[in-house]
Amino acid sequence: MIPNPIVTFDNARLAYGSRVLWEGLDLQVQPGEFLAVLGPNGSGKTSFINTMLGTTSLDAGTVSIDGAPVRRGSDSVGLIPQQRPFGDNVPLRARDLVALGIDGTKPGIRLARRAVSAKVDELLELVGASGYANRAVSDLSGGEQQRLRAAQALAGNPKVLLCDEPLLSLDLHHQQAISEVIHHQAVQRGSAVIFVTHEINPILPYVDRVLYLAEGRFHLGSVDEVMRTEVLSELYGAPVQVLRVNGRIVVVSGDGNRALPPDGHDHAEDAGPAAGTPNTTGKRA
Ligand SMILES: Nc1ncnc2c1ncn2[C@@H]1O[C@H](COP(=O)(O)OP(=O)(O)OP(=O)(O)O)[C@@H](O)[C@H]1O
Repeated sequence: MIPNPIVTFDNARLAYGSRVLWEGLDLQVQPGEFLAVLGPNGSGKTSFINTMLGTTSLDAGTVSIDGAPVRRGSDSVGLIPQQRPFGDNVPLRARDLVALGIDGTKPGIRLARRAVSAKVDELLELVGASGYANRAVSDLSGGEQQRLRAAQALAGNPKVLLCDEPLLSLDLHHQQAISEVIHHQAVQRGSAVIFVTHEINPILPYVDRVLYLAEGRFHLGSVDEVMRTEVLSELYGAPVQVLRVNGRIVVVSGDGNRALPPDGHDHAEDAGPAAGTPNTTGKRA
C-alpha cells in the first residue's frame, strides 16, 4: 500500500514581481522518499524550501504538510539551513546547540537532563562531532558547525527534513558521512528528505527523484529521467551535455569543452559558462 504523501504541492506557483520562479508544480513526496532539488543560482531552490517552512507564500496553488496547510514552526518539519557562520557572541558549546533541537522549543515535553545528554551524545557521534562536543560553537570551522546543524535537525526526528545545501563546507569524507546519516533518517525513520544541492554526486546513491529548476521552469523525475542531455538542454533553452563518468554525473557546456557541476552552473565564473550555454538556526523556522 502506498502511504499518504507527507508533502503535497498542488498547482503551485512562486513569482517575485514579474519574475516567475516556477509554476504549475504538482508534487507529492512520500514518507521515506529522498528528493534532490537542483538548479542554477537564483532558480528558486531556497525559495522552494521556504514555502514548506511557511516563510514564503505561494502566489497560486497550495502546499500542505501531513495533510494540513503549511505553518511556521511546525514540529513536523526539520531544517538543515544554508551555512551561515555563528557570530563570536554565540555563548553555546557544540552540545548545547544540538540539545536545542531536542528540548529547545517544546515546553511540556522536557526530557530528564540525563536523557537529553545521552541523546545529544548519540547525535554528536552520528555526525562525527563527539571530538568537539564541549568547544564553543563560535570557535568551530564552518564544516564543524554544519555537522552540528545536521545533528540538531535530526534531533527532532522530523517527518519532513529540509536540507538547504548541507554539504557545502564539508570535506569529502564528511560529505559522505552526512549524506549517509540523512539517507538513514529517510530509510530507517521514514522522514521525507528534500535536499537542495549544487552537487548531486555525493547523494547519487540515495536519490529517488530529482526536481530540477531552471529558467522559470522545472523537470521532475528519476535521476535517469532528468539528468539527460535532451532534458537539461530543453530546460535551459541552450545546449548542455550530460555525461556519466565513472559513476559520476558531469554536465558539460554546449561547446563540450568545459565540465560544469551537475546543476549546470559554472561556479568558477559567475557570469556563466561560454556564450550560448546555460547560465547558468537553529532548528525550525
Ligand atoms: N523575498 C524576495 N523578494 C524578491 N526576490 C527574491 C526574494 N527571495 C528571493 N528572491 C529572488 O528569487 C530568486 C531565487 O532565489 P533563491 O534564493 O530561491 O534561489 P536559489 O536557487 O536558492 O539560489 P542559490 O543557488 O544561489 O542559493 C533570486 O533571484 C532571488 O534574488
